[in-house]
Amino acid sequence: MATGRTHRPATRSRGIPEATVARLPLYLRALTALSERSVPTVSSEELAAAAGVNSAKLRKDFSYLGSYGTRGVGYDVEYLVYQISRELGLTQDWPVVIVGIGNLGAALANYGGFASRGFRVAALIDADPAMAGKPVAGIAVQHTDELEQIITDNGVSIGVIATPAGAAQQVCERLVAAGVTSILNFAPTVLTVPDGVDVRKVDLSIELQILAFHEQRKAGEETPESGPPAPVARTTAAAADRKGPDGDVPAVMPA
Ligand SMILES: NC(=O)c1ccc[n+]([C@@H]2O[C@H](COP(=O)([O-])OP(=O)(O)OC[C@H]3O[C@@H](n4cnc5c(N)ncnc54)[C@H](O)[C@@H]3O)[C@@H](O)[C@H]2O)c1
Repeated sequence: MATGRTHRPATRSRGIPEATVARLPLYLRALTALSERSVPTVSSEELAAAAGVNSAKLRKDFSYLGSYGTRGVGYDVEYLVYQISRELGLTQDWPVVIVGIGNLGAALANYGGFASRGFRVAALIDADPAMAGKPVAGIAVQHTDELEQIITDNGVSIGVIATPAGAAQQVCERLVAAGVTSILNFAPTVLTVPDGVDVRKVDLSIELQILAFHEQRKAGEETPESGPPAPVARTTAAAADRKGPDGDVPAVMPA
């Protein structure tokens, strides 16, 4: 058993580094916005700014896709949308289940952004018998007794866990035993999964704690009597974080 991490090499077998894979959704989001405005081409500088990424890094990332753009013209927006979608596996439909339909699970079920990106919510599952049959986001909640059957019937490979922390490991084990190989975990706990299972963890409180750290630093810089400013923090960690996607602290992180 592996302990709560995604066991992926820094470079994928097809030669695309994990850091590049992590930036592809940022490019795709920026490109989709351009596509919706019927913009035909975009320069690396414009796209890098829209995605919040350094343009040299963007060009390097796109070279892994075999996409080099045309000098003086830039990148073809529609073709890049297709290329990145294909690379991320978004040209196919991904049924997902959400387990734990409380405040967070219900909010996720109601989020329209999943479906528009090819992630169809196939089922909502909860352990509370009183929830069974109740519609949330137009889908009737099903009881956890049916979890294995639901996974099999819908060919689900991606599961979202939004249960209390104490239930998450057991839910994870049932999902994996039923055939789920990717898990998005919102519960504040580290999951133990077998090799071959990817876990991504989302923890907004950790993001807030990092922001609190930078706020504290900024407050220290503004009041000279509280001691000398910390130039290292201003030029490295804090700056990297303000850059967002180029920084090292993604909103969704490996478990
Ligand atoms: N990652 C984040 O940023 C973030 C933000 C908010 C909440 N959370 C976490 O998300 C989880 C859910 O939070 P919430 O506010 O929605 O809680 P909640 O109490 O409103 O909902 C939890 C739901 O899980 C169900 N549940 C309990 N055990 C289960 C099991 N074994 N199988 C299936 N369902 C089960 C409960 O019946 C309930 O409906 C918590 O672990 C919370 O800490 C994370």
